[in-house]
Amino acid sequence: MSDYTLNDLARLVASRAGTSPDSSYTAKLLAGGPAKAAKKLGEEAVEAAIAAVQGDKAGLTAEAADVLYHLMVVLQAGGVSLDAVMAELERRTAQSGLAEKAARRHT
Ligand SMILES: N=c1c2ncn([C@@H]3O[C@H](COP(=O)(O)OP(=O)(O)OP(=O)(O)O)[C@@H](O)[C@H]3O)c2ncn1[C@@H]1O[C@H](COP(=O)(O)O)[C@@H](O)[C@H]1O
Repeated sequence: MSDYTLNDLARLVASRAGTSPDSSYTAKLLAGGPAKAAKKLGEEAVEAAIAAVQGDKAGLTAEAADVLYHLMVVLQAGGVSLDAVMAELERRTAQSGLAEKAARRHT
């Protein structure tokens, strides 16, 4: 299992904010603004979906990496932290856990 995490990627993307677009692809994307970054994320998501439908595992791996990278760029451009996203997922998990417990009580 890889030791590289989404937190590592988010930190890398954040470190490029405000640096020269000439020396960093991430800085170039961020300098282009949220709409341009979001367009790129949408394109990569479609490419990942196509690879999944085609059963192309190598393609899906590469496109999923692109999706995660471009999602981190969009979060950075939109001023939303990865931590906020994870907290939202944690809240949903806690909520579904409570719902499961309630359902068990009623059976
Ligand atoms: N994931 C990427 C990544 N994907 C693509 N690219 C660059 O973008 C170029 C074009 O990529 P695409 O395949 O998306 O091609 P394209 O859609 O035709 O090009 P554009 O429309 O985006 O211009 C590549 O040749 C790379 O230079 C990337 N550059 C950087 N990253 C990540 O960002 C990190 C920091 O990179 P820098 O910001 O460049 O320091 C890297 O360590 C990687 O983790």
